[in-house]
Amino acid sequence: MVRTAVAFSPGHISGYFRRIEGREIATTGSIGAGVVIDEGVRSTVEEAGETSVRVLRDGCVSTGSPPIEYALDRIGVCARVTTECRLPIGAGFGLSAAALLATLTAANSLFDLGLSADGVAAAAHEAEVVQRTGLGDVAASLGGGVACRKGPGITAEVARFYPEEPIYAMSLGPLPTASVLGSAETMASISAAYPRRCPHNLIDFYRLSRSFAERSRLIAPDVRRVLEACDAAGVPASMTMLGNGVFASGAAAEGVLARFGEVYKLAVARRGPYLIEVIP
Ligand SMILES: Nc1ncnc2c1ncn2[C@@H]1O[C@H](COP(=O)(O)OP(=O)(O)O)[C@@H](O)[C@H]1O
Ligand SMILES: CC(C)(COP(=O)(O)O)[C@@H](O)C(=O)O
Repeated sequence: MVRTAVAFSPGHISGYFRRIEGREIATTGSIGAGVVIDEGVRSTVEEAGETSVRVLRDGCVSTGSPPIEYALDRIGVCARVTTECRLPIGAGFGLSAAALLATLTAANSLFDLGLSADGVAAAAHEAEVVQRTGLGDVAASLGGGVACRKGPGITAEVARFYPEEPIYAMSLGPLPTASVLGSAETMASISAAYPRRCPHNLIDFYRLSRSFAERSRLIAPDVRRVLEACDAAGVPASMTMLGNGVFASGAAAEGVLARFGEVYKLAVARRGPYLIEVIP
């Protein structure tokens, strides 16, 4: 019987962000605010002679994950990894960070690496920044709630509050994070659009996120049609960063979003990544 460890990490919908360039990777990342969600990634890690990754979603299987392969190599282990998620990948749900945190949490236990929670997070954050799959999702997803990151990296202050309301989200298709992070022009627009403060409550979070989305010029025409339908119904909503999708709250949110595609009903997460089991 091959030794196995299983762990889970929540995902994260970023509402607004600004890249912060540090002198090293640990102080490079983003400031901004987003909501940590109860849907994320479950990762099963088994001892193996060489690293392989299977990604399961919605009955489909794909292979390979550059951020996970990078991270496992950096901590010096080989493993057979299987990740599972229900939300669409590349759609702004922070699944790359969740996959990294879940996989590294499981690997740390399976291989008795003795990494602290911060050590696991630092390895995940490094992979995100180096692979251009994210900037602040790892820091946000270390805890739950609506998370406002006041500095880059995994040790900066994060202010959190925990709304009870569900978050409804839908995706009209992926927006490859690396394509945005790699564009100097787009990142300049994003920096100029940054709202410079933390949200006071959930409605304020939607207001700041929507203002950012409009000023960053990231809203595609089909996403705008969904946002305008939310506006007409008085539903607070904004664009999932970075994905061609919309997130919203309120009694009418699910019905309005359902007119445009599949709706995911999400709860605000109360905690970050955790180990589920180790099978000796
Ligand atoms: N569930 C997952 N399991 C394994 N790798 C993943 C997963 N989700 C994302 N990744 C890896 O991260 C890369 C970038 O994902 P990204 O566009 O950042 O997705 P998201 O917006 O959901 O974070 C993907 O191409 C894939 O290699
Ligand atoms: C918005 C983003 C830069 C990317 O988020 P995702 O596409 O979900 O990986 C995030 O990491 C952030 O810093 O807020």
